[in-house]
Amino acid sequence: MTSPAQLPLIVSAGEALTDLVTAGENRWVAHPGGAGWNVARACTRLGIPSAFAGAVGQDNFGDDLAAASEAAGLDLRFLQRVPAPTLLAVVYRLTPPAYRFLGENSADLQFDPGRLPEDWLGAVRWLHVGGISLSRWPLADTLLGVTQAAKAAGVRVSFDPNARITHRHPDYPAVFRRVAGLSDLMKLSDEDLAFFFPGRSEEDALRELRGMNARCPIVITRGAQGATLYQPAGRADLPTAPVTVADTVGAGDALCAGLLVSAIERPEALWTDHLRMGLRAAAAACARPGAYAPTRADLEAVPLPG
Ligand SMILES: OC[C@H]1O[C@](O)(CO)[C@@H](O)[C@@H]1O
Repeated sequence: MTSPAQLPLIVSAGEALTDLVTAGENRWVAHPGGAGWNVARACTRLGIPSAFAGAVGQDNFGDDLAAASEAAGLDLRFLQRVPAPTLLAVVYRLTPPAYRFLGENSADLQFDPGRLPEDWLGAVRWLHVGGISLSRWPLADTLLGVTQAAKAAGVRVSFDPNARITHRHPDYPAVFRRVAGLSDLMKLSDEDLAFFFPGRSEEDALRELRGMNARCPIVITRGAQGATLYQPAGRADLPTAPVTVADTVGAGDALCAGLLVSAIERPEALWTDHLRMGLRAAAAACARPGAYAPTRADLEAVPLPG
């Protein structure tokens, strides 16, 4: 039984999966991953008790993800095991990486919020949501319901669409709008902007996002070029931290974790300060292969951006 002091302050909902990362010479390396899972693990490793809410299979991939969750210190009551195959991703090490998902009738789709601990919202300060899960049915509707419930309970919502998909479900844009409307923090990559607002300028895309949510801080990430923070009061461009990149898998997830951890630890600080921590976390994640979840020590080894 988890003691109240250890109840998660951050719950990240979405996909946990195994990333099969190409390694050359006919080799593949399996890494635990999935946007939602990566964020939960990174938050925990950075010192904030967190949980991943989602489902994996009762197969070897699911066993590995459960073991990695336990090793990272995640609250395991939120990880569901169901009799369906664990979602897999083939990750092509390109710049940026390309993803193909093996997810027909996979376990993640069966996530059931009814099986979460009764008091799951007890201590939660932030719900992080997003990933390819919001483009997959019935999971997208399930996650929208979880987001609405969290919001109604006074929990803040962080949203990273992480749209690594090649086809669009007809209801995806509507879910995007509704989650965006509930958000207290949004992070989109420049690839997400191109996906959701094809052929539009960043200014136009921002105007549309502001139409969905007038006030929330919006972070746009630009890979090696750093990130921009948009707030109603103006914009701030921050550079990335210089590191030798192994691959960029999970960099955005680490950035979200850095933002959330900083927001919880220093509620009085500015979003630009939170973004600085996010950028350091992203740089530390890039220095290792796969979706690496950095520790405090990793962050301290990264030079301060900006
Ligand atoms: O979740 C979709 C994909 O995105 C990542 O989280 C990286 O951001 C991978 O680990 C996963 O395959």
